[in-house]
Amino acid sequence: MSYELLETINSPQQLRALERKELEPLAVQLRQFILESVSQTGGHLSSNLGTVELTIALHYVFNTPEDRIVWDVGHQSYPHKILTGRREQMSGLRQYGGLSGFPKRSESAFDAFGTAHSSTSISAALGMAVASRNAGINRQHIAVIGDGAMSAGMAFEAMNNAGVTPDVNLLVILNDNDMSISPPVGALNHYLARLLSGQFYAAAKNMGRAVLQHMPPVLELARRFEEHAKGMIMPATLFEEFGFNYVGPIDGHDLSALLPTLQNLRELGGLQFLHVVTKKGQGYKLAEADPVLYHGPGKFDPEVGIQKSKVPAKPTFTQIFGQWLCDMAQADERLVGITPAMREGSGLVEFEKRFPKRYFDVGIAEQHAVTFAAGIACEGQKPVVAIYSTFLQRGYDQLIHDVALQNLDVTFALDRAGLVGADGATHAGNYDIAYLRCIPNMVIATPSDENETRLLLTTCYEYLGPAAVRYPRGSGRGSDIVAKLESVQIGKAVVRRQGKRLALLVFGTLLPDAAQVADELDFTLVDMRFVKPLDEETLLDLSKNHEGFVTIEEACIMGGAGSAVTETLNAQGVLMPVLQIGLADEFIDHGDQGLLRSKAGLDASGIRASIQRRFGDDISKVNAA
Ligand SMILES: Cc1ncc(C[n+]2csc(CCOP(=O)(O)OP(=O)(O)O)c2C)c(N)n1
Ligand SMILES: CC(=O)[C@@H](O)[C@H](O)COP(=O)(O)O
Ligand SMILES: [Mg+2]
Repeated sequence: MSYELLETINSPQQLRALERKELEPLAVQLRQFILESVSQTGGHLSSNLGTVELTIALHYVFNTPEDRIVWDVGHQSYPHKILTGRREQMSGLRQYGGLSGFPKRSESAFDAFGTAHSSTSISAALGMAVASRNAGINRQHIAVIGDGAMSAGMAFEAMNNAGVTPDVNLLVILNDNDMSISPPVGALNHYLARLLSGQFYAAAKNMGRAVLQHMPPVLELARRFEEHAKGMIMPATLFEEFGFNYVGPIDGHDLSALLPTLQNLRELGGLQFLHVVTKKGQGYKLAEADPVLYHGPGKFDPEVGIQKSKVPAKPTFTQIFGQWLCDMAQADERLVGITPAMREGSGLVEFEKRFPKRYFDVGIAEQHAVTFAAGIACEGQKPVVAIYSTFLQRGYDQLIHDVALQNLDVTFALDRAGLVGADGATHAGNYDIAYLRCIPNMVIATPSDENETRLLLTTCYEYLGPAAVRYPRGSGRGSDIVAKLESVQIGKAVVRRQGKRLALLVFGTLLPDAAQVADELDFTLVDMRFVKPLDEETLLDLSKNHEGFVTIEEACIMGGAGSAVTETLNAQGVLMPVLQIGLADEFIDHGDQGLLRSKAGLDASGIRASIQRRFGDDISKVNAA
């Protein structure tokens, strides 16, 4: 396809100079460009195909970047990136040194707020609106939020606050495509469905008439306009109860509906809520038919779509977990599996099929997921919370206050621990060891391969208190899986190789790289298995016949597993040089996962180089270090 029109748009000013009739052809080109581009880089396809017209309309009507747009999650912001001068950089999307897959303030003045974790947009846009009001600046602040993201507590906290905040210009646009990553869950979703089906309208008609009688004249004008434009109005919705003027639902792929409605809302100012209905994957039949598969695909050929690889792939850690969960659920009927909206990503598809009554997708609600698990544990059942390391950050107080303080029996399966690759800094699971270690009662396991993951999941599941097992995104190097559900002694490390001078203490899946170095340089190699409790006995034994320790983990150095080792040695009065290898005190942007690891010095050559830098080529400086 020719992108003749699209190629003339390098900024929203140019877009705003287009004639109205040119916008539909622009939308066709933009959609095709996204499909081609994402098929070559991988990325969040379905959501972006769904926001093409909405993005064009927003930049056409509003004076961006002076008016602020906050994209919730931001995985739907590719049309925005393309229309705001980044079209030519799309070929480097999510790759090292290239464009981020999410809005990023350092990337463009049009990216008003950095997002990627869900449901922050209304809070951020409200904060901006208050700041503008206080500074006497008249501009518009727009939060574009999906129906999935809308279901999270934080969105409602923001609405609750907005409803009593006077004199702010805040427009919330609910992009309702009736999908989260998986099919949507929860009562809000049912409510939105009722709004769309008209049932709500029918039920609320009489009550709505009463509300409309009290409408200020300017809103009444807007209502008439809407009624005229779309032939419908929904009175007294939930959103109006929060103090917003609710408009919609309107077709989010119809520019003739979007443009006048947005113009009207811009004029009105104040607290406005626009409900638009879109289709995830719009315009690409395969994505429309299977928006889950096309939510965040890798590269694919748009002509044939995503194809199953003919070569059997090594199982991912996620799959190892998913299989373990089913096996354990089969063995123990007290097991309950919980996911906050990440069924596919966390490996729970099979579990849901086999154990539907024990499966809970609670929506994008990490805090709730943790406390919900705590409640289940109080009654003697055994919850397993399958959650990405980065998203457990959301449930931190709940983890301390509701689970650990009461020493409740909850197992956390922490997926995406360490560097995740293309999603970048927002999704990296680099902090879990540091944020978990300081919590009393926690057990923290760091399996080194697939079978260890299974072993340590069983071990932590059997432990009658809070426990976390962390494992990375993707596959390991392949280890034989023992089908029987076996456990190991909690807090006991395994010496994998006896060597001399230095002992490499490995926490997690960097073990094969460390093993290579240990073999080459004749060092001792230890699979520590647990960060907490730490195997003090083995550490003290090793300190007697080694000259130094090297701790290795794919997690932040500060407060990490290496810190646990140095604290223990200090407490025991053992003077021992310790080199801590892990992630430095900086955010690491997107890029290929292997490349990021090697840049961070976490592959064999990086580990060797760090050891040589610290201890010298012949390791003769060990005692002097
Ligand atoms: C706090 C948090 N939890 C989970 C996710 C993972 N996640 C990203 S997009 C998404 C679904 C969002 O659904 P919706 O807002 O409706 O947008 P859509 O994908 O339908 O465009 C989820 C669960 C996240 N980004 N942040
Ligand atoms: C935007 C978002 O948060 C998710 O779509 C995330 O990108 C999924 O990551 P995985 O691909 O690692 O499941
Ligand atoms: Mg959605």
